[in-house]
Amino acid sequence: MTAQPTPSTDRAADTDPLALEVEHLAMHFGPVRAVDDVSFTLRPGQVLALVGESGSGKSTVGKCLTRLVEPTGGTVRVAGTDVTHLTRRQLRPHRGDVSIVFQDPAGSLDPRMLVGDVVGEPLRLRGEKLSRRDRDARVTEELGRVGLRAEVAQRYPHELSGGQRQRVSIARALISKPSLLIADEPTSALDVSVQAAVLNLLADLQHDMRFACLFITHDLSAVEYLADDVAVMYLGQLVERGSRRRLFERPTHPYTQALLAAAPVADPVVQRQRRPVLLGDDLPSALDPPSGCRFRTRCPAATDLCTQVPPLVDLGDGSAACHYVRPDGSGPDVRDEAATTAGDPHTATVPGRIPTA
Ligand SMILES: Nc1ncnc2c1ncn2[C@@H]1O[C@H](COP(=O)(O)OP(=O)(O)OP(=O)(O)O)[C@@H](O)[C@H]1O
Repeated sequence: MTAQPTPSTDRAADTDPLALEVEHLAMHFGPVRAVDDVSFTLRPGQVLALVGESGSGKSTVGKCLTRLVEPTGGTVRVAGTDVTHLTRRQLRPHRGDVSIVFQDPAGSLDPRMLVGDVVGEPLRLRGEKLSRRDRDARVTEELGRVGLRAEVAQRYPHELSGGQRQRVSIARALISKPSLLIADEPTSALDVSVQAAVLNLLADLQHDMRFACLFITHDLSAVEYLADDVAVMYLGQLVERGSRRRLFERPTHPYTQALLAAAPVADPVVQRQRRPVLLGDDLPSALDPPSGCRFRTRCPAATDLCTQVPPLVDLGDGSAACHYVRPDGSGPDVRDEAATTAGDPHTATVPGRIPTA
């Protein structure tokens, strides 16, 4: 792969440390290999969507980055600092550099604490010495930023609506001015009627505050709206990464093709033109993932070569882990496979095809 010329506007950013560098991250819960050798980076201010089926390990990646769970392997660097092995005490000055917003605000906010204390707590935890008055001013400012009135500080989380509670979680996550926000399905527990407002809010805040964001989601329409880049996870591993535009227009990895083709789209005309690709059986167990390419047991284009670990092919704007993808992004198109029935010409020409059952 030849080096691409760097656009002049990117030069300053290139000298900054990356917002996040994840190398060979692993999280094994005993025999369950929830995350297995995951590597990716995020530039300052970049939004990366992490997508994949339920159980693929997305939330576990998010939790490892915030040290909510201790990874069993690999390295995590935040703004150039290796935070993987810091003790709780050593982590303290870095607390607040990375914040997380969870799916369910009802479960993630302490019901016994007033909203003002919930939002202000990260300042205390990172050891900021603030007078009560200064802290209250910061809390009021943060509540205003997420569209809540100052009086909300005197209420308890259960007195608020779901959308308001998620705004409180966002205010709490952002009060420490993090360089990286992990947003783990931030709207999927909310009423459909408020999901768009919360997504709009996140997009506006990201635009104003320029934090990098790992946006974990099932909602591909939200990805199209918010993300710069998309990373696709399958059974504990990343299978493809690329710019949002390229990935939606030309998904390269067979799994990405299948995932995108299976997702409903809002536009009924586009939806009718879609060729459904059935992913078929459920995700194999993370207890005993297939050898080689983990997608091979469900991949219509798999051959016996796929029992070997696939190379990571550099696509210029990202990469894909597949034996049959070439650097220009060409390779199998499983959407064509699904469009035809038995006797499919493509599968018929693939030698040594592994049964997908
Ligand atoms: N604490 C734990 N102990 C044992 N296994 C776990 C634990 N947490 C997660 N897992 C397993 O790890 C795998 C990945 O789970 P994870 O929640 O990260 O997936 P996900 O892609 O975020 O799914 P979802 O979209 O449903 O949240 C699953 O097989 C899950 O059962």
